[in-house]
Amino acid sequence: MNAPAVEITGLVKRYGSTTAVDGLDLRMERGTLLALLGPNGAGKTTTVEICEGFLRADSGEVRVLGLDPSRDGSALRPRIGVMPQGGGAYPGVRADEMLGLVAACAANPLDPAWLLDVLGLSGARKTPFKRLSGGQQQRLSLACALVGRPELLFLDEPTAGMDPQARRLVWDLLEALRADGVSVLLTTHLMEEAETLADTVVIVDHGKVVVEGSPQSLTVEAGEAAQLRFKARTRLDTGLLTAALPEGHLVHESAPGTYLVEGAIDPQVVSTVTAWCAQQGVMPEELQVGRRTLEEVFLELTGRELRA
Ligand SMILES: Nc1ncnc2c1ncn2[C@@H]1O[C@H](COP(=O)(O)OP(=O)(O)OP(=O)(O)O)[C@@H](O)[C@H]1O
Repeated sequence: MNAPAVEITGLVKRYGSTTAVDGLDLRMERGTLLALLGPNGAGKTTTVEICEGFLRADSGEVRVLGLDPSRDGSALRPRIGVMPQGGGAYPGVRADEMLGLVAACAANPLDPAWLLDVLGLSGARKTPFKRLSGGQQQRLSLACALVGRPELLFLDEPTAGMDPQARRLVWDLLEALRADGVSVLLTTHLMEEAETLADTVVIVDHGKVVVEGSPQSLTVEAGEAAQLRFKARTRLDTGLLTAALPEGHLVHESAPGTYLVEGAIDPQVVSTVTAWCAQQGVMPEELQVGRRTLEEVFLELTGRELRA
């Protein structure tokens, strides 16, 4: 039987007096996409770098494709692809040279010219790394992680700094890779990225797993205590709306321009909310019942915002 893509038990990593990872457990099955989500400094990069074999754990067990990254690095490296945070390349190297160099180290690489094309970099293939835009550097870095046909990809904030079009292109590529059976572990600050791509979301805070599950299971409200949310202009008089609703309902502005109505949500409550908005000349946009965002899940569990 195949070992899991990644299995971590009781991982601890300290930098001096800072405990970056504090007893983290995680299991990721093969052929799945797992998103590590958490605020700045939560320990995501440290965890990923230990899995990649770049850092050593202080304690705990880490197995990647059944191997110990600190001991079995030479067996593991050809089987994984790594995209570090912020890329990383010689400033003067041209895009096609860079990818060609990485491809030359792989036993059975993908065609670098094809990969540059897929990632929308054909026009920039002769451009030195330092003159590529941030988003292009990120895409080149992703191409380098992919060119060796890895079984498992580690991507540290793969779409940070990309415009929405490039981000969509990368998401499509990651979905295609997953459909091909490649396992992907990525870190992200973007809720939408995690919700769109991930089979499993693992929310990390202070070096520990706070909660994990599918985006669906984490964001769907349990039981009847559902929630209605909508967006509108900021600073609506939530006291007035609360007063218009049956007793036991509470309305608050959870973030500027985002409103939550808590309490049992039935068709009458939805109708009262929209009628009240109509009276105020307010358009309730993105009105949803029964789903929280990952941001709200985090807030509920830790009392803090996910985005620092
Ligand atoms: N080389 C280092 N030396 C000292 N402290 C470090 C080092 N690398 C990370 N840390 C600290 O360890 C903690 C975890 O950092 P890490 O980079 O793993 O978090 P992260 O979740 O990836 O954050 P971000 O989202 O900002 O990348 C932070 O408090 C950070 O300041």
